Amino acid sequence: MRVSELPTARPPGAGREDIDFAAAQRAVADLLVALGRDPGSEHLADTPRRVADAYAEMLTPREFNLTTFPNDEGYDELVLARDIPMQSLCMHHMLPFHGVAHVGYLPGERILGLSKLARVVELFARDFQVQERLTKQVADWLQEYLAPVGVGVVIEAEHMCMSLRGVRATGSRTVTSALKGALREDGRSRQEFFALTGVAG
Ligand SMILES: Nc1nc2c(ncn2[C@@H]2O[C@H](COP(=O)(O)OP(=O)(O)OP(=O)(O)O)[C@@H](O)[C@H]2O)c(=O)[nH]1
Ligand SMILES: [Zn+2]
Repeated sequence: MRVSELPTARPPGAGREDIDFAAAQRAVADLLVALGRDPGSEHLADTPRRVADAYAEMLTPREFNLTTFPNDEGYDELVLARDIPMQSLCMHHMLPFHGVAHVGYLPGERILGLSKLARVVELFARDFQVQERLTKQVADWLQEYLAPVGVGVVIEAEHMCMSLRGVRATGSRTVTSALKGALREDGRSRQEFFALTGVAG
C-alpha cells in the first residue's frame, strides 16, 4: 500500500502540491530587502529560488510503500530502530531542529518492514513541527496502521532556535516520548523500552 493512498494523520494542506513557488520566491526576495540586503548582488540574485526550493524539499516527505509481513513465528518482544536521523523545521521560528528518533513496537499479527520505521519519522518530520506533536503523530500513525501490541517513540533533538539565537543554549537537547498500548501500560515493557533507547524511564 502506497502511503499517499492512506488517510494519514498528516494535517491537510501539507505537501509539495500546496507550495506556490513563485509566491515563495517573491516573499524571500521581499524579506531580503526588508532585512536591508541588496537583492541585486550576484550572490543573492538566485537566493529566492534556492530558499523556495530548499523549503519545498524540507517540507516534502518521500513516498513509500507501507510493507508489512505476517508475524508467522509469533515474535512478541520489542522491535526497536534506534538513532534514526531526524530533521524537521520548528513551527515557531521556521528554523531546523534535528537529532535522532528511537521507534519501537511490540508486534501483533503483522511485523513492519524495518526501514518503514525511519520512513514514518520522515513522513511527519518534513513539516513545520512542534517536537511533542511530531513524537505523538509517529506513535499514533503506527498504532493505527500496524495495530501492534504497543508502540514507543522517543525523539532527542537540538533546536536551532534555542542554539543560534534567543537563549543560545547550544548543545541542549530536548527529549520527548510517546507510548501506546502495552508499552504505556505494562511497567516492565515500558522500562525495557526506555532502557534500550538509553533514556531513563
Ligand atoms: N514546546 C515546544 N516549544 C518549542 C518548540 N520549538 C520551539 N519552541 C519554543 O517556542 C517558544 C516560542 O516562544 P516566544 O516567546 O513566542 O518566542 P521567542 O521570543 O522567540 O522566544 P525565545 O526563544 O525564548 O527567545 C520558545 O520558547 C521556543 O523555544 C517545540 O518543538 N516544542
Ligand atoms: Zn523555534
